[in-house]
Amino acid sequence: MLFTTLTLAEAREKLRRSMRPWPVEEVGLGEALGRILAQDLAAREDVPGFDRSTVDGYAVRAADTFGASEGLPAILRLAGEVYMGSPPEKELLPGEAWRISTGGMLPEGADAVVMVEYTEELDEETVAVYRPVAPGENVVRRGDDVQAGRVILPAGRRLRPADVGLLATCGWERVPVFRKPRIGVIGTGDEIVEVGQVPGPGQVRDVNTWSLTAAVAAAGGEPVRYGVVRDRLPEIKEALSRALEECDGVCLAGGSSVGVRDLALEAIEDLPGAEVLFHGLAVRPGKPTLGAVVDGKLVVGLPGHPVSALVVFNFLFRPLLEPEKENPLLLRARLTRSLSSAPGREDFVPAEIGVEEGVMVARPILGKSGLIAWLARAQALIHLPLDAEGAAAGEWVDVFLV
Ligand SMILES: Nc1nc2c(c(=O)[nH]1)N[C@H]1C(S)=C(S)[C@@H](COP(=O)(O)OP(=O)(O)OC[C@H]3O[C@@H](n4cnc5c(N)ncnc54)[C@H](O)[C@@H]3O)O[C@H]1N2
Ligand code: MOO
Repeated sequence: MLFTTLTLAEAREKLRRSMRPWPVEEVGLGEALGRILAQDLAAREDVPGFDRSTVDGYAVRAADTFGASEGLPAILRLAGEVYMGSPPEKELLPGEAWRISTGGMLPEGADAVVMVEYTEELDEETVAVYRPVAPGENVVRRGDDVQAGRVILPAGRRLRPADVGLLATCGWERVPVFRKPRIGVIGTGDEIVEVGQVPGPGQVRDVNTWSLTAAVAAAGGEPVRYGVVRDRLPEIKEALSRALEECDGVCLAGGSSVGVRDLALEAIEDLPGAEVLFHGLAVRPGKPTLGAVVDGKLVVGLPGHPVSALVVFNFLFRPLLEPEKENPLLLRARLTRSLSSAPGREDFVPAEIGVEEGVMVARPILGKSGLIAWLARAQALIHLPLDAEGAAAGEWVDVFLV
């Protein structure tokens, strides 16, 4: 019998607490894109390290330009020039204007920059300013971008191009990231044949080891496909032992339920150092899922039905590979038809997403969890939470893009 029924969140938490952390490595900035940060990174200095102009023009004291207009310009003394990459030689005094370029360092005493378009050099020593500027106008202050000591990127962040730029500006040439976890994928089933074969009566082609290795890769892991083993305890155990030796974690698909051929639980329990954490989730699809650790390595027994296997992978395993994905981008959409669900269980229902009368809608697609084309048609999964007793047509529901 299924002996523990946990919610998805409880199961994920249990796995997270029992697993050994993924190995960490340092990579150069050029290899950081798409990798997952292994620790919080705090800025070591202010960026920019000085007040900078955001325009080409003249550094001034804002107060000297108050009331300036086309008809009555402020007349300032052209007293200096800021050279890019160097600090100004001296302080800007009242009544002075200094030439400055975009990105140049403001001289001490200046608090704003007038755009060159609103000025005129009347002679070599005099500038007319035709518009006033407010203090701080056209300036970024020291520390406006990044403040020393602040966490600029949190552990678990999958690094995006802007993050790489942020790391660069803060001087992180090398960053600590999780090594891409190697995840072994094993299928089980006497009825399963290789993709290249023509299935005979009673046989089907292997879906799960392909869809799951793809899912591991999409989550930033390094999948290792072990193919499909027969429903024999020694074979399943041998495949598991080998995968555990060679990988950081394992997904076994099939045999997780309670039939005579469902040997996943027994095979996992028999491994030395194994601790089964749960068998049975309050989720549909995915009820028979099994979770264990073997010497701190994750072993998840996913249901054999291809839709169930992928859905559970997505919400149970993937967030452990990609912590950010624990809170994936959620959309709200209106249901186009009512859905039923049992309270005490979470449901994920494949859906197409569309727009009707300017409103985002989710059109549930009905099917069975053995039918992979069902999931392939969907753009999203509607989430019906634990306490919901279904949802009525027209109701707003949470959807996850897939
Ligand atoms: N009496 C009960 N029967 C079932 C229950 C239950 O609670 N009581 N739960 C059902 C649910 S829900 C699911 S999900 C499945 C889970 O089954 P298993 O994890 O034990 O997986 P199998 O029995 O090995 O396979 C199920 C199904 O999926 C096909 N399959 C398996 N592997 C592959 C693969 N690599 N590629 C393509 N298709 C695969 C397999 O042929 C079966 O059709 O149990 C229900 N039964
Ligand atoms: O709940 Mo099972 O995982 O649908 O088919």
